[in-house]
Amino acid sequence: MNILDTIVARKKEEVAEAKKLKSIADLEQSVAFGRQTYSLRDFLVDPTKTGIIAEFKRKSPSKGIINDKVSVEEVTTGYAAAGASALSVLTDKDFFMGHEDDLIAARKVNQIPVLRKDFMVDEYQIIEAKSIGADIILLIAACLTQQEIKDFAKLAKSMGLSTLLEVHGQEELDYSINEYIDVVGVNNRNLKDFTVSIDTSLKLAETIPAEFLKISESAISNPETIKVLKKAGFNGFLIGENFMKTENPGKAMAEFISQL
Ligand SMILES: O=P(O)(O)OC[C@@H](O)[C@@H](O)c1c[nH]c2ccccc12
Repeated sequence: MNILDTIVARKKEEVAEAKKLKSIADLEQSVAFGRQTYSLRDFLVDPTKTGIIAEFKRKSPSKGIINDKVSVEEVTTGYAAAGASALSVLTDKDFFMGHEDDLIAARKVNQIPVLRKDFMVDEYQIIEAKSIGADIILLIAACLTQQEIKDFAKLAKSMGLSTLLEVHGQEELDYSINEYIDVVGVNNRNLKDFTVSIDTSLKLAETIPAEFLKISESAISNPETIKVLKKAGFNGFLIGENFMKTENPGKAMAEFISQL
């Protein structure tokens, strides 16, 4: 079993446990009185912002502990001040040391879109995402069927959430794209073996239909890479470790931006 299969298997157990503690009906109740959401597309094309989706990530299966000393409030407000178009907050506990409470905390102190970064395998998690204050959900093609991607994206759109579809190659892109997707993200990291290459983004750039905004995800550590990706047509850049590995991720992002 590769790591992605392991994570997904655990995720399904987690969702089953969560449903016992709080029913879908109870969750829907809290969503019914929900707030307005921020649109990822709007913030990605806002010329006063950087296109960077800056991530709060303490730990990952590929790198181990990255930073468990900083607070989510301090880091995310630092990112927003540095010009982030959106924030990404890991809510997976077992593999990324995240928590729903991290997203709730980030939501409270920021006025830009927040992505619930997790492995969505059940509609329950999408309703939960809305209820904890997320604006964007991630749909990872590698762990979903074509039908699930469409159903989950449609549900998300019906609740005012933005949808980010993550693909790693042409085949995934071809079967997973649908009219409920707002933004396509190309992950430069292969979630099955952790190898990384920016070429993954560059190769797919032209084949992503023009009506979708596109972002490049993972392994971006050099401002020069952003210039290359922008030339290839990318509107956004998801960056985690390069900022999180420093003592002050917000400051690291500001310095990075100054070199663009
Ligand atoms: O820390 P990096 O290499 O900058 O990568 C950020 C982000 O792209 C990565 O965390 C990520 C991309 N897709 C995911 C899916 C699940 C968990 C994490 C991810």
